[in-house]
Amino acid sequence: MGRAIGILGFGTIGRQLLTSIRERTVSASTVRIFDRHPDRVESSIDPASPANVVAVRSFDRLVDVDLVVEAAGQGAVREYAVDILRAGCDLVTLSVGALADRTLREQVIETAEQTGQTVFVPSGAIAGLDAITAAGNSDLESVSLTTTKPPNGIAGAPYLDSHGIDVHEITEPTTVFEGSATEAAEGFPSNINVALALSLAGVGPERTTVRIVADPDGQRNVHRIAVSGAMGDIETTVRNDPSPTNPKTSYLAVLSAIELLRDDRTVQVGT
Ligand SMILES: NC(=O)C1=CN([C@@H]2O[C@H](COP(=O)(O)OP(=O)(O)OC[C@H]3O[C@@H](n4cnc5c(N)ncnc54)[C@H](OP(=O)(O)O)[C@@H]3O)[C@@H](O)[C@H]2O)C=CC1
Ligand SMILES: O=C([O-])CC(=O)C(=O)O
Repeated sequence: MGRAIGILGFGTIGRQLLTSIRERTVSASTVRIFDRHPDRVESSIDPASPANVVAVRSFDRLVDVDLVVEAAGQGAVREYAVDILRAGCDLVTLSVGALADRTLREQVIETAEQTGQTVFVPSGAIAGLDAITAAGNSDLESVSLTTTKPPNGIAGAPYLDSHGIDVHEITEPTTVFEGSATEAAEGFPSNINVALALSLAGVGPERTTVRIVADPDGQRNVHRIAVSGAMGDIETTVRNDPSPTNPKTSYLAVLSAIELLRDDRTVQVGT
């Protein structure tokens, strides 16, 4: 039967989630879908589709569910995350970089505590959050992320525009950003949400260091994580194929959201 699931944002991730629900990889009793382009949703739900898939035209009609998956953007997290929790829904957030804003982060956590709801942050396009979270039970000294993307994977980011960097003019692998996870998530809102996910698993957004490299010859979104602490060292590298419909979004991020929503596992593997 499954839970009633709301999908906020019907792009690359939202559409794949609906496919997984239709194919019954993810079970859901009802699906309600809201995007700021309602026509995109309505034209994808053919009249023959089961009546339990509903395109809604307002946020208020979305939250009549158990859990909302946000796959829209950081603006949607700012606009809706607290209201989703207040409406009694759990929240899965892909655009977790919005929580770089300390005030919003604290508001979301406090609201979840008050309402008894859970905020889920998927591993998304990176690997190792299980081990890093476990390592955090002892002392962590440093957590860093180096992300290498083809120019199409980062073009249009506000940080690049404000620094006059045209990634399409780059001719060799070039570091275009170095700073904290907070600065990375704010400067690259559609490209490096993983930095905030990593920081929440480890030492927090201010102490997590991030480097972003544009590689004109690269085809993949590569995320390298290095962690040191009382347990020793952790290093992970994921070389992601981009999603066919959005070069900024790695296919693994889609699969991660699907896995987080599966509730049919009798044996739970990983921390
Ligand atoms: N944590 C992780 O590992 C990863 C996170 N992400 C993040 O996940 C999010 C979704 O990714 P993806 O599916 O590829 O994105 P897409 O751009 O393909 O789809 C997002 C959809 O949501 C719509 N939308 C945007 N803002 C709102 C809003 N305020 N209210 C309602 N609908 C809205 C968009 O409309 P419009 O086209 O007008 O913007 C679009 O239709 C992005 O923020 C992305 O950065 C992606 C990959 C990895
Ligand atoms: O999909 C990826 O490689 C990472 C990404 O876009 C994000 O974290 O926002």
